[in-house]
Amino acid sequence: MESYASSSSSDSTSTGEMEVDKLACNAHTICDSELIPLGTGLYPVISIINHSCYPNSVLVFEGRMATIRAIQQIPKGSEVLISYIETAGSTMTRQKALKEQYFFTCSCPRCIKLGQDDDIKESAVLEGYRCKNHTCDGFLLRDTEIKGFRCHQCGLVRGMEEILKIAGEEKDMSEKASVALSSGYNNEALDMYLKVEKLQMKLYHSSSIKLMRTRETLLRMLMEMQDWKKALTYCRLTIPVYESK
Ligand SMILES: C[S@@+](CC[C@H](N)C(=O)[O-])C[C@H]1O[C@@H](n2cnc3c(N)ncnc32)[C@H](O)[C@@H]1O
Repeated sequence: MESYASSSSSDSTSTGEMEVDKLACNAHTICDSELIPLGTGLYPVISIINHSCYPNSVLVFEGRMATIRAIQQIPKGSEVLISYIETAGSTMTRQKALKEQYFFTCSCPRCIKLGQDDDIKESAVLEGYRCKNHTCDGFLLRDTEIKGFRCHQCGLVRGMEEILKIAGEEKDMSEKASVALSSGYNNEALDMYLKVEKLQMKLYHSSSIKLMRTRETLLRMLMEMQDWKKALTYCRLTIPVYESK
């Protein structure tokens, strides 16, 4: 907590706000085995572990019991590091989340690549648009001269108007699907999420986070409906996105 106190306290911050902030930056989200958040917990031993966007360990929960598991060989004397946030995000998104909740600027090996070619590619794939040519796996980069986007791979231009039209349809359908799901209209929600997936496949790269989230929702719904065959298809579609991180 030393690091928190020196990096975020200011004269204008009230004691109450500081206590809430201290709690937020030392607390961890408790998730179930499907990574659904259940609540927030404060674990004094786990609170001493620092963050990296390239973690060598993960925090897992069995009920309320928190365990740290190594995900690679950790050489003797090396620091155990976990990720405080969702690692499937662009460097800008991760840094924003860390700044807002944990009050620091991450300088892990992944974050120091900000603005480099690899990082631009990763961000464009995770959060950007796909090439209009469906046989091309390229990602789009903003081209201010043409007021649109250009594929880094084949050079094909994709206009802003077309992107905004599909993005609007996708937003509307996502909202309706979410309402249907939370109201218990599971069959209607499934149809709507399948439409969301179709729109997202037109809009985003195959490894995009939004598409992956939709597929995770579809996977959960299909498992609940015990449609194991289709669930397996979605399982196979989401795993490669995690493997590429
Ligand atoms: C849960 S505490 C971790 C332990 C803390 N370093 C300590 O000494 O008590 C979270 C706080 O540690 C600091 N921290 C964690 N990981 C960091 C990192 N990679 N770079 C800079 N500060 C970090 C931040 O101030 C963050 O709010």
